[in-house]
Amino acid sequence: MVTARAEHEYVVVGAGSSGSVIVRRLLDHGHSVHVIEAGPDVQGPLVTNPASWPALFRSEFDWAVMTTPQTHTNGRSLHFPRGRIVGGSSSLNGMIYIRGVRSDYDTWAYGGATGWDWDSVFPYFLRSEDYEDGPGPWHHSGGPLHVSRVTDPHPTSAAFVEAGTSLGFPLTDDFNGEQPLGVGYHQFTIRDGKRASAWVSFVEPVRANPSLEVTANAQVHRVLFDDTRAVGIEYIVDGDRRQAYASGEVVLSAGVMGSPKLLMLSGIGPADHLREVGIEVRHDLPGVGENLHDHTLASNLYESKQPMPAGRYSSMESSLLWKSDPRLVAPDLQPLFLHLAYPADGYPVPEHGYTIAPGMVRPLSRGTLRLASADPDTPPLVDPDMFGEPHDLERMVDALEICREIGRADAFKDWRKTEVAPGPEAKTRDDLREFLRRTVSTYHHQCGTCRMGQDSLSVVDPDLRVHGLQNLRVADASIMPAVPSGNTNAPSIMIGEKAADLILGRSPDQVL
Ligand SMILES: Cc1cc2nc3c(=O)[nH]c(=O)nc-3n(C[C@H](O)[C@H](O)[C@H](O)COP(=O)(O)OP(=O)(O)OC[C@H]3O[C@@H](n4cnc5c(N)ncnc54)[C@H](O)[C@@H]3O)c2cc1C
Repeated sequence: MVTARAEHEYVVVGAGSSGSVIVRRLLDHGHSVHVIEAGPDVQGPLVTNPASWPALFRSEFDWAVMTTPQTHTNGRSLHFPRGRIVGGSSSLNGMIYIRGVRSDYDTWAYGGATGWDWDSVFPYFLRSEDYEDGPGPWHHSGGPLHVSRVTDPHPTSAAFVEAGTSLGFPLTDDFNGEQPLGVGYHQFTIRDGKRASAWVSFVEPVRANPSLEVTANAQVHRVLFDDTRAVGIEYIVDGDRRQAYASGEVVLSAGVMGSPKLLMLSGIGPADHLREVGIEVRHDLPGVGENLHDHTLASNLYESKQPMPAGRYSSMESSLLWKSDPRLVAPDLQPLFLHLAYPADGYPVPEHGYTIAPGMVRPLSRGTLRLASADPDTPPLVDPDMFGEPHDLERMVDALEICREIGRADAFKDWRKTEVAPGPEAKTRDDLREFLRRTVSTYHHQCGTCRMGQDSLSVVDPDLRVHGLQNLRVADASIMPAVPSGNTNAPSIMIGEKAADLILGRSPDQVL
């Protein structure tokens, strides 16, 4: 039994996309919050400049997770960047703002996540938003999160859009609007030319609130319990072991890797696995660490005839959201254009280059996250089982074929010198399969390791409470039952918004 003075009503672990929103909303409603973040409380040009995101990979702000060797990608271990800084992965990401489509969320609800259907979550997306063109049926203004549009595209991003339409793909003027399918320009979480991370957008403006305590550079090691009731957490800062207690609740927003790891370090997870690594079982919850999945990305890389001018945004201004089969209810492909050379393993990187990156957004493969040891400093064993389902490789081949078709279009004639990867010698679907196994990487949208639902393999209920325990919720990308059809920052922010209302006991008609 743990007894101690609670210094705050809420303890939030992780100041990332979801955690930052929860902190802000709890403060807005007059509560006291202690947020504890493993990374530093800094900004600086590398983080704030939208164009410098590639330089953040493997930097001090990246957990630089490496997967286990992947059976279906030629035994390669893949680098999964994850933010280790206030703002979490929203301080490292490509800043694309896209919510996904109605059926993504209706499917969550259909599978047991009651209250997370599109009509229920859409108001939470809106509540966050400060759209630069003002409110409309699909957008909102006045929220903390600035959402901007591409008004001055890079010439090669424009070539991508022109190439797509010349091939018959429809033009969409808003991936978050009525008709999201087709080729078009993204919206960005960028304000006044600077990255608008969740931390900068939601927490910085209320930093002076005396009810807020921020502890950075502090790694949480476990949740503390009084029987089955969470009462606080234990963390390490400057080499010191400390505790933070909550009179209300403990909220884990440590992300798709951090939250399941923390649950398991606290004795909550698959009992056999916990015993295997020498952790005393507090609560047998077999779904913790299951259901790890991700979007996949590769690089159809071109050398440019001419130097690439600098761009104004994050170098990923346009994409194509598409279905590999018109009978699908939602898009499964998202080829992405980058006006930079995105490396493909084993291929040269041209000095002047651009990339049409095949992206696949409806994976069937599912993997796991497990502990390598009971030591909190040991990285977890992350196995997404990429291409474990052959369907995913086939859809990536479909996406790559589309990318190459776009790359050959006349719209690129002033830019295209040579196709570097996979290169002209790759002709058949077999050649493309082989290329993808050798080079595929992550689209950075891992999720699902603390899946929300009501079945015995789910980890949290639709109110985000960990099954079988009290005063403990998980709120971040780990609770997604299935990854949405687009990038995952806006959905993670939406999860933060809805989590806050669930904690506050606010009814759905009070959202906006
Ligand atoms: C390189 C990259 C590019 C991306 N590009 C885009 C994009 O353009 N658009 C988009 O929509 N999405 C993008 N994403 C995905 C998106 O950013 C993430 O899905 C989203 O940020 C996840 O939010 P989260 O709250 O679940 O976790 P995070 O934002 O990762 O937050 C988790 C936080 O918890 C902290 N933490 C973890 N463990 C502990 C611990 N033990 N103690 C204390 N703190 C801990 C971490 O340091 C981190 O700050 C990208 C992601 C990456 C990595």
